[in-house]
Amino acid sequence: MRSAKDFFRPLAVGAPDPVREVPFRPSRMIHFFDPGNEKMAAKVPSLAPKADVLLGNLEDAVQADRKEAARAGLVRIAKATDFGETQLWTRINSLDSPWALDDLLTLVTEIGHKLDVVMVPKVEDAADIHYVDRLLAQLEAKAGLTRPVLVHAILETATGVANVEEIAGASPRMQGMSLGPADLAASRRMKTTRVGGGHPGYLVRQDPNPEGDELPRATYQQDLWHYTIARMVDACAAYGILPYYGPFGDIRDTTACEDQFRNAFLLGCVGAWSLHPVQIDIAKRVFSPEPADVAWARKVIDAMGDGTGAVMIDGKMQDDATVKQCHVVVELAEALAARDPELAKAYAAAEKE
Ligand SMILES: CC(C)(COP(=O)(O)OP(=O)(O)OC[C@H]1O[C@@H](n2cnc3c(N)ncnc32)[C@H](O)[C@@H]1OP(=O)(O)O)[C@@H](O)C(=O)NCCC(=O)NCCSC(=O)C[C@H](O)C(=O)O
Ligand SMILES: [Mg+2]
Repeated sequence: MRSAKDFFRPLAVGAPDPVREVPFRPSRMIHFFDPGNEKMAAKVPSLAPKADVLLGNLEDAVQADRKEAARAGLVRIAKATDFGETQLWTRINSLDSPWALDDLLTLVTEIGHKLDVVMVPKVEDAADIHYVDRLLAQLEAKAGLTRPVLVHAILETATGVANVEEIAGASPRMQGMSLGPADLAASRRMKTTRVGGGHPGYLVRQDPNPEGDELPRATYQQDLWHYTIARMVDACAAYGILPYYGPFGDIRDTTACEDQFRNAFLLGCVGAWSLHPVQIDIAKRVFSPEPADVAWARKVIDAMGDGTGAVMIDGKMQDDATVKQCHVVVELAEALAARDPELAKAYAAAEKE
């Protein structure tokens, strides 16, 4: 482990200085596409203005005999596309696969200047991040890059969850972390075959009626992912990096997808993955604070003056802590509105109501 003094020193001669803070750029949805799939690749230019992040996926969902084609496709697409304000990420193959090394060698040297973040799957501990960190520094130096490529870890093994804090703090390159519910379920031997979302079997049931009659007992479905998302959010907040919910596999169930995304948003996540174009707008809606909530937060901040003491607004107590909650909402809204004119208009209109 590097000492505190060395933490921000480049790991290779000629590599760019690491960032001291994760730059905030909208990333409400990380939209996955297979760069070797011609139909999906053809959609990239039209998706770029709609998505906050486009991610060329090289790992799971890309067949083993299509890995090289996907990697070459991503190089081609990155060179040919003007992404504007939209970020370009990639998910490389897992570090124990035969492809991960060539993924990094090719992508950083060929398109490193266009690549914002490398998502690393199945991260187990800080050592996995240290390996990628040093290799990226060497490749950045070789490619003459002037800004570092950041790293995003997927939390999708039981060991990874056990080591979540050390992963979050492993490198100044760490941009954030996503929950990978499918691999995590398999790793934990959970008995669900779904990709994220709830399960009707995971519930609590109302007590039996003391009268002993046969009245039906209400059941309440519980959230399988609450514990892990909350742990991930805490680790990310503690180390100043960004937490994300991962995939929701039931593409047609847009309602449940929205629910899953909203639970993640309310718990502190800044975005989620979209696997199909239909999920882009869901994520954009959910991960942008509601205009009414932003107007309320502004009202509280205005009423609280220097931010200390306690006041009543519309029957609700406000104090030093609630004003901080309101700043979280307003700061996110302002950062998103700066890049999203429609959202800026909606926030301005709510202010006038
Ligand atoms: C899920 C899909 C296989 C569905 O594809 P398809 O059956 O083709 O859907 P549609 O017919 O509705 O598609 C309509 C058109 O849109 C294009 N399309 C579909 N998806 C995308 C996309 N993601 N990006 C761009 N374009 C897309 C189709 O080609 C159709 O085009 P056209 O015929 O010209 O109109 C498919 O959506 C898909 O493969 N999605 C990505 C899946 C993926 O990336 N999976 C990996 C991430 S999840 C994961 O890895 C688990 C995680 O790690 C964990 O452990 O939890
Ligand atoms: Mg996975």
